[in-house]
Amino acid sequence: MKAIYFIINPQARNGYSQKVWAQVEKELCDLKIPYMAFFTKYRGNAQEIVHSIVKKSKGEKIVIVAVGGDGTMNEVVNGVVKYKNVITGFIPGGSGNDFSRGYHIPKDPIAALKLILRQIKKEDQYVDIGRIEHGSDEAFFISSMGAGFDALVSKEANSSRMKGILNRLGLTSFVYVYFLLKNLFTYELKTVEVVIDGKTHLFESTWFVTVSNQPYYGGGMKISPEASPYDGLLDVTVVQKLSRVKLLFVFITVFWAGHTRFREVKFLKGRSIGIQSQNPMDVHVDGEYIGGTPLKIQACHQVLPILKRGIKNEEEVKELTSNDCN
Ligand SMILES: Nc1ncnc2c1ncn2[C@@H]1O[C@H](COP(=O)(O)OP(=O)(O)OP(=O)(O)O)[C@@H](O)[C@H]1O
Repeated sequence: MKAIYFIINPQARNGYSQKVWAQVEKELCDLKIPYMAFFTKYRGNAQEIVHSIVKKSKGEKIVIVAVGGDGTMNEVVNGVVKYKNVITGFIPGGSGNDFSRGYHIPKDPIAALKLILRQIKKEDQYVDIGRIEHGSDEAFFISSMGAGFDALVSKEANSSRMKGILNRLGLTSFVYVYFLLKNLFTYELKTVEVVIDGKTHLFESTWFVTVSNQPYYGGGMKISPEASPYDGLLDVTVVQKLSRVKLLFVFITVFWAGHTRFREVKFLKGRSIGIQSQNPMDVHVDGEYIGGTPLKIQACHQVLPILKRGIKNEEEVKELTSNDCN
């Protein structure tokens, strides 16, 4: 059996992830499965832990499992992407858990662990990821990235003390609704240039642009219903020219993908995407704020082996060539 390492964010969902880990650890002990566990101490620490684990692995195939939310998974992905000998798993312990929704990971920690233990014995399943170049930095996302109003809301919500309090009360979504309403009437709409595979699209009065690798974001909103992490493509959603009140209405419909019926919501697909506007827009990557536009995004086809349920439709996986981002 490959060595299994767990990286746990004890702060995810305001400490709920510790309860998740306690259940997982008990199951591992009951099943007599050897493992090593590391707890993150601060933002960015999961990525550092990945590097130190891999250094000691001497090139042997290992499994690194993130226990937490989408931010923790994002950090682990950004750590493992440079190494060929790591397979990544996930046990949901966060607030939004869009990764597990999009990649069909069970919500129940024990079921998620059992899935990992079953899949370890099978052939590796590779998924696409997105690579962002902003300035001299690079960042990877596994679920989605967004520029504009949504990134501003997620930046303010994640840094507010209110998130912790509402998390404890099981009312996490309310913090996003609060910051959405707070910014709704003051947000300055932008003219945004989106270049997809060399073709320039100009969008006026734009609220936000998201680039998705799987359908879900923002804690269960089906922003990009057609997005697939197997097709070598990224799905672009642009929301523009909506009145402030209508934006609220459209926002609610995203939970059941009703927004696809509005002409103000545009859907495009591509492999290489550039986003820029005259005034920079805030940017999030898998729900974590990383800075502002301009930026370039590239789809990296089948570069990341992950432990998840089998793909429903194998034909979805198209063989593309020379699209490896490493
Ligand atoms: N020990 C720690 N103390 C404080 N923050 C941490 C710690 N470890 C990790 N973090 C940061 O906590 C943030 C939130 O983590 P994560 O996204 O996993 O949980 P969440 O916000 O509850 O879930 P979700 O993103 O699914 O809504 C991330 O930015 C992560 O880097």
